[in-house]
Amino acid sequence: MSKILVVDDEQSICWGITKVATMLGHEAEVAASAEEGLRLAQTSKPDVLVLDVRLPGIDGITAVEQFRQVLGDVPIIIITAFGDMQTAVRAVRSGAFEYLLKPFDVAEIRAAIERALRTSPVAENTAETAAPAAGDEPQLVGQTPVMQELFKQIALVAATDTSVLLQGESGAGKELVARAIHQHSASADRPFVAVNVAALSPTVAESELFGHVAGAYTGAQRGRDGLLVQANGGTLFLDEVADIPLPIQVKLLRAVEQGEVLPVGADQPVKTRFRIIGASHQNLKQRVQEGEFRHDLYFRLCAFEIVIPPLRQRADDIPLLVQHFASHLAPTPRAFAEETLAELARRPWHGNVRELRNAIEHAHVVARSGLVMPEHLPPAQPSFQATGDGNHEQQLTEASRARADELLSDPALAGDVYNRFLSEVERPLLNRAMDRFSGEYAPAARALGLHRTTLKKKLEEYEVPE
Ligand SMILES: Nc1ncnc2c1ncn2[C@@H]1O[C@H](COP(=O)(O)OP(=O)(O)OP(=O)(O)O)[C@@H](O)[C@H]1O
Repeated sequence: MSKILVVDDEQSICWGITKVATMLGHEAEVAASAEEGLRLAQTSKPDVLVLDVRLPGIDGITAVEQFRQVLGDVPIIIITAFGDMQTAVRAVRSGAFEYLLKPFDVAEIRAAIERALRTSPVAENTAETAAPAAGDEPQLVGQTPVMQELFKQIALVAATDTSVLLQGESGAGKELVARAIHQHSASADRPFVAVNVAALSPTVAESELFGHVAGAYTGAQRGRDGLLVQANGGTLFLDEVADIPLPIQVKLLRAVEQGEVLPVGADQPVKTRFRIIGASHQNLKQRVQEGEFRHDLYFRLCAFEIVIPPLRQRADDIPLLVQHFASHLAPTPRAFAEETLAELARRPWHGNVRELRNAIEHAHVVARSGLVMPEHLPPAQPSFQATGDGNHEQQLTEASRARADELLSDPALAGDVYNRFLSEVERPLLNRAMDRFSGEYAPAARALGLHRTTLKKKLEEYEVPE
């Protein structure tokens, strides 16, 4: 029988974990604060400590070190309902054995306790390194469970030098995640070199990445370090990694595996070591199957894969993101009306967080002063991922189908879907026409093929400012 000490001010959590411990044949003690837990730990010497982060006195993570002094290497399971980036990083750096996000189910805490009791604690990785100041961090905003899980994965991988593959739709935050991994890693003070592979012209890609010596080609009067050498000791972020031409993939793999590159025209390799983070909105595994991406480079990259969820899967974060982006729009951030927030929550956000940020900036400009209303928002971005062939009509059909599905599956809109759908399409059309004709009804109505008074009436219905 082992002893488990649970430190949490939430009685229901203490009760639940005590139940699990008893079920496993162990004994549990509970404390409602770190101070009380430390007193208990002195006498009862538990085999596992389950520690909440937000506690009335000293917070859980700060208390880890004091618990270590009393309990040595006893496994510590940190639990929290507030899994922001800082907390996840501090938890991993504190050397906690496990980091669980509330709400967790019985099976999760049970598995964590069983693992903790089986494992002899490791002393490595427990050194607390100063976390970078909050102001230096990339601002990855989010509170939804999927974002908390993302913070946890960032914190875990940041503590290692493993290669990372970031998969996610365009604008979902892949580069921001890559920066967060770098900033929370041991090489935070070393370079972070970001390369958008798709933007590199194939003719210069090789010399950009690997460098060249003087005289390597016409016009190369001086030698130049490539991006891989510039990233030495730090992180190389390869955005749109799926677009790397096959011959360059071979050279890249060799560079990563051997820690050296051969600049164009050189006969001596140059040493360079860095963590590589690749990102793609395409399914890289599929590209491997299609023979467009080397499987050996893929396996090297996907040592740790993080999938960044699209914004529509974390719509509850939208108000927080709105506040975040609006607060950066000096000098006076404007308030968003309830109906604007409701409209933002409804949109599909095919362009993800980038589209949301742009929409907030646009609305700020258009609203000029006072509350930001729905009509100040730009039209929602259609899904370009459905066809990707530049055929606007087909894209619009796809986007309309997707939106129709969303509206039809919302029980709150039953009986109003037809009007709602048409108004969503009509409003941007009328707005656009008014914009094009500098707010003049007559030419806008002529172009639309509507009577002037009909246009005016419809605009009034939509409350489009004149
Ligand atoms: N969780 C977030 N909190 C705050 N800002 C975010 C978040 N996610 C993304 N952003 C912002 O959204 C914009 C797009 O993010 P980012 O460039 O990281 O996306 P991406 O997935 O790399 O896009 P692409 O695939 O098109 O390169 C940036 O301005 C970024 O700062």
